[in-house]
Amino acid sequence: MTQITSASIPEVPQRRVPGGIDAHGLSRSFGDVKAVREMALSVPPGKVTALVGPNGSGKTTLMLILATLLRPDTGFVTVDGIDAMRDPQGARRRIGWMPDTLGVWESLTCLEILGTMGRLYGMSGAEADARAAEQLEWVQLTEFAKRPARVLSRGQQQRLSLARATVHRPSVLLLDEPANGLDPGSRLRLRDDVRQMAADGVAVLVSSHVLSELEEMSDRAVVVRDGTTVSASELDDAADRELRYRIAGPENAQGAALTRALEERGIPYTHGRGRQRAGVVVAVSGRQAAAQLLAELVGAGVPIAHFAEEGSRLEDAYLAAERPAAQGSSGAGTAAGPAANAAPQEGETA
Ligand SMILES: Nc1ncnc2c1ncn2[C@@H]1O[C@H](COP(=O)(O)OP(=O)(O)OP(=O)(O)O)[C@@H](O)[C@H]1O
Repeated sequence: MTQITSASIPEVPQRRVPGGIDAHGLSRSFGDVKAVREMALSVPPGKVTALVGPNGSGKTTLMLILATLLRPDTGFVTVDGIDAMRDPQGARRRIGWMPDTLGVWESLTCLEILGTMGRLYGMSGAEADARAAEQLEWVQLTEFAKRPARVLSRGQQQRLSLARATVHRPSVLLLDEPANGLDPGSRLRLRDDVRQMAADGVAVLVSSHVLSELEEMSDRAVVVRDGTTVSASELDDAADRELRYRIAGPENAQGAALTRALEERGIPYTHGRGRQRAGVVVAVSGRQAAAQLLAELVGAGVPIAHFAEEGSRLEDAYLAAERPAAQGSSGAGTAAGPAANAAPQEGETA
C-alpha cells in the first residue's frame, strides 16, 4: 500500500485550526475509477460523525486516506491541526484505526498483539504490557489474554481490533464497519464505548451500513455518493423538524375512519405498501405536533393501534444520496420529503 511521504507535497492552505480531522479537496483514482473526487469533510472532537453512502461510494477509500494509509492524488488532511501529508507519523500518533477486518499476527497472543502495538507507539515494555492488560479487560477478552488471536470468533476479533485501535489513547478514532459480526450485547457495548470516547473529547468517524446502529451512536452524518460529499447534517433531537408518522387502525389497515378524519382536517397522507407497511403516512412538524394529532384523532373516536415515527433523519439522508441527482427529493412516495436534503456541502460549514 502506498505510504504518504512529505516529499514535494504543498503545505496545507490556512483555513481553520481544528481539532479532529479537517480534509478538503481530496481526490483519489484507481486507473479510470475516480473513487474519491474533491471530497471535503470535518470530524470535530467530542462528536461521533457517521459516514454513510451506497456501496462503492468511496467510504473505505476516504477512510484509508484519513488514516494516512493511502495517498490521495490531490487534497489536504489535518489531524489535530497536524498536516498529515507532511507529518504522517505525527498524524498517526493521534489516530486510532479500526479496519473492517482485524488483520493481525494470528500466532501472537492477544496480550502480545496489544503489547507490541504499545511498544510501536513508543511505550516502555512495562507500560505497554500494563496497557495491553487494561485494554483486554476493557473489551472483556482477559480470558483470551494468552491465547493466539486465531482462536477468536469474529465478534471477539472486532473487540480486539477496537482495543488495538485505542491502545495509544488516540484523539481521533476511525471505525470502518465496527459492528460487523457483533452480537446484540456487544453492539450495545460498542455503542456505549464509542459514545464514552466522544464524551472524553475524541473525534470519532464511523462508517456502517446498519443505519439504526449509526443513528443511536452518532451526532452528525456525512453522506457520500459517487466519491463526493453530498451532505453533512447534525442529527439533533427531532424536536421541531418535519417528521413522518405511520398511523394504522386495529386491523393494521388504513381504515375509513382514519382517512376521513385526516381529510376533514386537511392533512395529506399516503398509503402504506405491503402487509408490514399498512396504514397511512403523514408529515408532521415535530413531536409536539405528532402528540397533538394523536390526541385529536383519539378524541374524535378514531381507533388507533399504531402511531410511530417512520424512518429517521439518517435514513432520509442516506436514501436521498442513493437516488440519482436528477430525481431530486421527491419524498419517496410519502407525505414528507427527506429532511436532510438541504444540508450544505461538508467543508463549507463549520
Ligand atoms: N484498490 C482498488 N483498485 C481499484 N479500484 C478500487 C480500489 N479500491 C476501491 N476501488 C474502487 O473505488 C470505488 C470506491 O470504493 P470504496 O471501497 O472506497 O467504496 P465503499 O463506499 O467503501 O464501498 P462499500 O460500501 O461497498 O464498502 C469503487 O468503484 C471501487 O471499485
